[in-house]
Amino acid sequence: MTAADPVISVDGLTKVYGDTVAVDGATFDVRADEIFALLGPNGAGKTTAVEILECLRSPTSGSATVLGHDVTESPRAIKARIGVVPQSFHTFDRLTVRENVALARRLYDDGSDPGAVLDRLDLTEYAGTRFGDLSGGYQRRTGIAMALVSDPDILFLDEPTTGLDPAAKRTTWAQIERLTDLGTTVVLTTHNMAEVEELADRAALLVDGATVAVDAVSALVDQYGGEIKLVVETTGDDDAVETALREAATEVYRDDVGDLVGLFEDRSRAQAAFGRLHELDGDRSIDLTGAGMEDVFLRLAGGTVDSRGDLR
Ligand SMILES: Nc1ncnc2c1ncn2[C@@H]1O[C@H](COP(=O)(O)OP(=O)(O)OP(=O)(O)O)[C@@H](O)[C@H]1O
Repeated sequence: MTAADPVISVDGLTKVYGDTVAVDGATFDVRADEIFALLGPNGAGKTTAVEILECLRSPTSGSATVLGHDVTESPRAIKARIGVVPQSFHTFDRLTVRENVALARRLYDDGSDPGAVLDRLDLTEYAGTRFGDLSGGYQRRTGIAMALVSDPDILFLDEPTTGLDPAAKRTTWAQIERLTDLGTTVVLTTHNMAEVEELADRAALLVDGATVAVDAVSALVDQYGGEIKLVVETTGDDDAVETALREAATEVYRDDVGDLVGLFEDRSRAQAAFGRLHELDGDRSIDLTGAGMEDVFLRLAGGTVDSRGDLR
């Protein structure tokens, strides 16, 4: 393996359970040190695909390599170098955070000092607290600490912030982001499109077991997100603004409060128009509302997902 090789390579991966094709020819690569999101509505095959990469299930056909090792041929080599935090993570309630992390450390020949890992995740203050007495956010963080103490090259996180309050979500995102700076590749499964936009470098969208799109998040939004809107506050003297907007936008209209709205097919044209309008009249409020991953999901999966991952 060279540094440029993907750390995970999935090609035509298929998993069949009886009559159910859970994964159907999924194909994607994960690059070193990136945050990669595996997306899809409930039942799309995310968990099955990830469990194959974690060597917990065997594929029916196709191939998957992790850190250069084939999942069916070298599961032990793979398991020694990955960390896994399941969504339903739980550990010993009556042991403290430090004791749980130390216990995880003893399962591996190599790894980090548990105290250093607690420090890295801002858990030192809670080192002496029993796991069962922690909030959901700190329990999840303990799970990440237990997975990191073996110094994995790849960390798999299954819905890392589901059920957390907004503040705990933000803290968890910041900590996940820091992991890649220290050379850990992160693979996360999530239903939360804000999480993907905030965290992920690239993403694959699975629908009915197949990958319908794999790319950088910004590229997915540009390609499938649809139109970008510029909303310009009405001040009564709007002629010059309207003319400038009409020159650049594909469509211009007034919304229900009378503000001028320009629709753009691509971000760079919208940004250029945004700059011109500001020069024209610096006092108006001008909002650029971009398309997002919700729009990508809507376009490619045929609906949006609710917080539980059901397609609506
Ligand atoms: N052990 C199993 N036996 C039979 N069918 C299974 C098994 N595990 C998963 N499936 C089926 O395979 C399909 C894909 O399931 P999977 O859990 O991988 O999807 P998912 O995208 O992770 O969904 P979720 O977001 O709900 O976790 C579903 O139809 C599911 O019912």
